[in-house]
Amino acid sequence: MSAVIEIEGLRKTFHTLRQGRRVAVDGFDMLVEAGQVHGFLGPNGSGKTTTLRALLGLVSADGGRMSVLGSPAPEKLARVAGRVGAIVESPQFFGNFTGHRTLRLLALAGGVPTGRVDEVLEQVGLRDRGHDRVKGYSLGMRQRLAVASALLKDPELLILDEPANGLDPGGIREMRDLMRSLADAGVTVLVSSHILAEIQLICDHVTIISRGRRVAAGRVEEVLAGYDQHEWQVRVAEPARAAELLAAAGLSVTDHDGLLVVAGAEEPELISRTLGEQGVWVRELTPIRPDLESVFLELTGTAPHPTLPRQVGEAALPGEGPDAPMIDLDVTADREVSA
Ligand SMILES: Nc1ncnc2c1ncn2[C@@H]1O[C@H](COP(=O)(O)OP(=O)(O)OP(=O)(O)O)[C@@H](O)[C@H]1O
Repeated sequence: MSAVIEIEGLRKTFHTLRQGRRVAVDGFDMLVEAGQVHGFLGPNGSGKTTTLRALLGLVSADGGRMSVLGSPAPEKLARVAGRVGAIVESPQFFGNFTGHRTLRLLALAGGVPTGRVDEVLEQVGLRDRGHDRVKGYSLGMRQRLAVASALLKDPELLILDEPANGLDPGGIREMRDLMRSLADAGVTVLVSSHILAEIQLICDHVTIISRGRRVAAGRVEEVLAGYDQHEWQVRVAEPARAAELLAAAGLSVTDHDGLLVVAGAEEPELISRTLGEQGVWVRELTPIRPDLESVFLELTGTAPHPTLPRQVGEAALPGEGPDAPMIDLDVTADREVSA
């Protein structure tokens, strides 16, 4: 498979007036190959957005090597820009424009045939609402409109920073279905998130970042398998006796009010045979598989938690309106003084 995004040894330190020097990305590596739906996971402040911004030339890196679709990034990104769609800084939409008009203007500005507008509206599931004003859109619809804008040029690679952030479960499901359908259509997707269950559902590959460094990468199942403790949930009529028998067989057992958690058995037969031979019959024997959430917690030392919604903005005239940009640069207090 060919590399679509390659990052090696990326470094970025911010210097702010208030907080001084802050290392955001510290020798970070990432490889995204063609056809992957690749999750970019990390706790708040771990460096995800900075990495994506550096890749796209929105902030200058201090060191490292990056390429997108084989072109050195960000220096030669222009060569492949027509093949890449990215939503890293949230587009601000005019509420009085319809979704269709918004996309039409973006298509005209980007030299994209306007016939594409109906196609992308269809692709993101907004066809029936395309002629409604954006101010009547739900947050999820605005997120989808943002994705539609990134799809106008029919990109091979789509980069989305926290697309599900702030969405309700219905909106998250819609976003998930959308990403799946894009992947089915052959688009390589890189999606940053800390909604781990979502990443586990949509992504086939994952890179986990903590404190600016990569702490795990690979196929989701492989990353999870590395953390499989071979644990089983066992229900029996005589838990105390069963616990003794299993411990005598060299397994580690904890009793949770009569429900046993047994670790160390690679195969379930070891448990059922150990107990069955002594006349203790197993009523339930279920594997406990690690999920991305527990692996994330172990790797990053940080429990995942929902953050404040970072949203596609409310309609506003340039320079006014309530919306914070999707990326909070904290420019009022902590202006970056050197890159
Ligand atoms: N423009 C900036 N000026 C100063 N510090 C910054 C700037 N941008 C990011 N940082 C700092 O760099 C670190 C990494 O931030 P970054 O936004 O990349 O993390 P993140 O993983 O995207 O977090 P989140 O999930 O909260 O968006 C944080 O400590 C952040 O405060």
